[in-house]
Amino acid sequence: MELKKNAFKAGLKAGQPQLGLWSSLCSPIVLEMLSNVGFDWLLIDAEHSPLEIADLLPLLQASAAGPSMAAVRPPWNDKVLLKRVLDIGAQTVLIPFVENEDEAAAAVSSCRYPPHGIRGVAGATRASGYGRIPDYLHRAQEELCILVQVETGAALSRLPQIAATEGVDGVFIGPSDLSASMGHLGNPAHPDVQAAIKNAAQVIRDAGKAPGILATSVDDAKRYLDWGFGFVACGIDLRLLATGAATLLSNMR
Ligand SMILES: O=C(O)C(=O)C[C@H](O)[C@@H](O)CO
Repeated sequence: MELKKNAFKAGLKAGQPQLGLWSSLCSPIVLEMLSNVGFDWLLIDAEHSPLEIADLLPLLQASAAGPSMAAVRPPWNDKVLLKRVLDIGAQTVLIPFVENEDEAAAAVSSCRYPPHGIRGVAGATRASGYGRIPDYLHRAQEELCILVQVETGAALSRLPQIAATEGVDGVFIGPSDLSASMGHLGNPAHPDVQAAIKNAAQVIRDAGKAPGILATSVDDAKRYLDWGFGFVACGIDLRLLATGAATLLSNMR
């Protein structure tokens, strides 16, 4: 059995914009459906959802039904959580609340086996094809994509160092938390926040890494792509369902 190629990571490296969808619905049926819609990547959010580690198994299986690549956001930058998320088969991880280069380096280390990191070794995980990928331990990191999330003003001030951290493939800007940290809770559209986001994309690109972000409208997603963001989640499944249902009902009344 061969180590699975991470087409999302390859696309980022080739400079091809990766269009994604954020999934908060915690549903294998939804992810199975979405995986064939055609997005390059699907983000399974275990930070702001009730997902536990065991819940990720059917979600990752469902995501593999189509060509989209799955990414998992664990609840925290924690070596135990990351080990378990990787062992269950995530090849792309979006690691929240990385505040400086030490935390970025710790995140990378959590994802790599010794001597390059501290990831615990297990012989037969889902990630290693239950032990049937013979070179998994030595080659896993080639196909892992490590994305760190910058979401405060303090983290922005360390952005060049975070982005330059060896092993970090991309830096994701969290517009909601960043706007909160900048004194504009609930208003990522505030001009100061948007200016900070635009500048962040350039800083991340200057470090040779891919900038990423979450948008909740087509206009926002297109603007972020114009600003040079390399991976953009263009919407959230829960929100698409909620707004679609509300629109349907209002059209009927
Ligand atoms: O700060 C942000 O923005 C994010 O990290 C995304 C949020 O967690 C949320 O909008 C996902 O539903």
